[in-house]
Amino acid sequence: MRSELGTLSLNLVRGAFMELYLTPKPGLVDLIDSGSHRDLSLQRMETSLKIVSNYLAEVAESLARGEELSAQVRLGVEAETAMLQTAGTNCHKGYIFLSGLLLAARAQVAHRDEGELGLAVARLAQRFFDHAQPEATNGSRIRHNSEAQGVRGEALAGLPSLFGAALPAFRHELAGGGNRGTAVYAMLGRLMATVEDTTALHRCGKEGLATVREDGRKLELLVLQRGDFIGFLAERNEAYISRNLTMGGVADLLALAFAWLAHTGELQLAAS
Ligand SMILES: CC(C)(COP(=O)(O)OP(=O)(O)OC[C@H]1O[C@@H](n2cnc3c(N)ncnc32)[C@H](O[C@H]2O[C@H](COP(=O)(O)OP(=O)(O)OP(=O)(O)O)[C@@H](O)[C@H]2O)[C@@H]1O)C(O)C(=O)NCCC(=O)NCCS
Ligand SMILES: Nc1ncnc2[nH]cnc12
Repeated sequence: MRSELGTLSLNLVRGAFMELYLTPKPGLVDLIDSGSHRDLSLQRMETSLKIVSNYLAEVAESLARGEELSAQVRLGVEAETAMLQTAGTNCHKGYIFLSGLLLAARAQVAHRDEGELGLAVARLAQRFFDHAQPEATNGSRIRHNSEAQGVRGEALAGLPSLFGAALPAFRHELAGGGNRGTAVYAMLGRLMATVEDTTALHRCGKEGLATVREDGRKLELLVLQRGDFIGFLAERNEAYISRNLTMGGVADLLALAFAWLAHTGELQLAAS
């Protein structure tokens, strides 16, 4: 029988595919177009996900052997390099980090308790950043020039966008009579409305992030009112492309949410 960590690593891959194929998503690569990413395509992202898949399987094995965090970090750095060399892109850079962290956190807690997991993520992130060498990344430039913390803040706070925003939005929509279709878009809306996305900031500054957040709130309202939220997202995709706006952080956190919901069984339809 597959171990809990092995199963979670497979669900983390599944979550990233579900995010990729969710259509439409403003500014992001989906089944219709590559949004504001001229250097990306669906095929490239699928190639990149093969690397992510190998990486997560290796992280699960490393954790099962009881290796230290430094071993998993090394695997993350190697996966980033392989992604650049093989797929010619950094499209899953954030996800390599976040998914590895969640897997490592799961190895530290006895049960699937989300509060405990968030605390374990925060502890591991603290250890990681205590030893990380400063890098000249888009995220570090934003952190230097503003108060936004991006993926670093998200990890250090124990993934509040996952446990405190996306998952409650999904569950609230289902509990209120919605279905998995509407619940997924309620989750996307919540993430757009709340994530401090350094990709949006890097591409279009504060106005860009404000647009993503406002659109997230509108999406949430449309889902609630059963309006044409698919039409709205398709229209916003055109607007984002015209501004070169995107939301890579939202994409990574959505993938993580899909992965966790697949892992808990909440994406499965009840047997009749
Ligand atoms: C700690 C690292 C992840 C480095 O982080 P840092 O912030 O310093 O570096 P960035 O290069 O900016 O990458 C961070 C990526 O995180 C995503 N992200 C952004 N905001 C958030 C957020 N609030 N919450 C969560 N995640 C967030 C985002 O990734 C997505 O967008 C990508 C495209 O972004 P960008 O590179 O800026 O792309 P372009 O606009 O196309 O750029 P240009 O071509 O114009 O330059 C896409 O990849 C999405 O995934 C940010 O990009 C770290 O890299 C690290 O130390 N990793 C190694 C160790 C490791 O992973 N170990 C395993 C853990 S156990
Ligand atoms: N669908 C997507 N489009 C662009 N960048 C991404 N990073 C993660 N998922 C993405």
